[in-house]
Amino acid sequence: MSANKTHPQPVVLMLVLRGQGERQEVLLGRKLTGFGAGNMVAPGGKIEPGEQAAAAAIRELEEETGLQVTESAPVHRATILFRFPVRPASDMDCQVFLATSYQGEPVASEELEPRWYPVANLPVDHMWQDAEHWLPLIIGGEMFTATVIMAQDNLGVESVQITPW
Ligand SMILES: Nc1[nH]c(=O)nc2c1ncn2[C@H]1C[C@H](O)[C@@H](COP(=O)(O)OP(=O)(O)OP(=O)(O)O)O1
Repeated sequence: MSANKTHPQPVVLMLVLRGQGERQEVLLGRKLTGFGAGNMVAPGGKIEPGEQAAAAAIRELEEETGLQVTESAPVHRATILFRFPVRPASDMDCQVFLATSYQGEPVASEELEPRWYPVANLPVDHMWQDAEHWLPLIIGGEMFTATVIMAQDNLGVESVQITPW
């Protein structure tokens, strides 16, 4: 790890929802590059030095999917502390935002293949294994800090602890 790198790495995820009730959908996509490539994930990535977390979430959403949200649209819904005990350089502090209003239609980028998925049938089998523990809660309106301890293989989940705000 270089000396000027913040540890844990500050990152963001942006959950965009459309529709109501049983028809509600969330924008996810297969990550094509970098850490966790191959997994279905929400748009997101690293917070740049000096950048506000919400601004990073808006920027990453547009870079990865082309969708635009205005500054007032995203709500901070959760902080997730991802911890990799056998690979601590991968530890991340993740701020999760949720937006229900946006402009544009999702377009694939080099980083993500975005698609709308039914909230009632989330593709958790294709996501990081911890996602099933926290993603439905955030979509359901809960706000919390979660600590996710990954297993020795850096894929499985050792524990998930959720503290409501
Ligand atoms: N256990 C975990 N469960 C999960 O759902 N997402 C996780 C996770 N551990 C890390 N992440 C996410 C958070 C963050 O959005 C992403 C990694 O950040 P980046 O997308 O910035 O990584 P990259 O390697 O693609 O970075 P760049 O090379 O800068 O594009 O991985």
